Amino acid sequence: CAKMPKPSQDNDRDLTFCRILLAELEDHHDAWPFLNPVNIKTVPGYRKVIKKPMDFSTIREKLCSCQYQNLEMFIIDVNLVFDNCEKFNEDNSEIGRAGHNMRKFFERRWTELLKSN
Ligand SMILES: Oc1ccc2c(c1)N[C@H](O)CC2
Repeated sequence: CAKMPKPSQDNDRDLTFCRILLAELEDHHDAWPFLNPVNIKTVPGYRKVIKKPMDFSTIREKLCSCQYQNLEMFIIDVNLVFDNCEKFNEDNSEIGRAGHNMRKFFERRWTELLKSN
């Protein structure tokens, strides 16, 4: 049959999960490197190396302006934050370790949230 639009309760659930997850990411002790966009004018190499910059404040703006179709699109942007971090930072550095910690936290939390449903 014709592809039916997702029932609104699924969209509501996804939106609630994005709000919960983003709030927890923003409040995390190791969130500081990821809260705001990297200043590509002052960080040598960043503009050339990182093709798609992303940060939690940009994700917050996108979430608040209905730019995420679903939970999957939100997770893609969060993972982009951590992938950019791995690309630009040594694993054995303050920011590198923060990125690995945050990714582990995020993976565990969205898995827990989805299991709860
Ligand atoms: O030493 C530095 C100085 C600036 C930054 C980083 C490391 N890593 C961030 O990913 C991007 C900004």
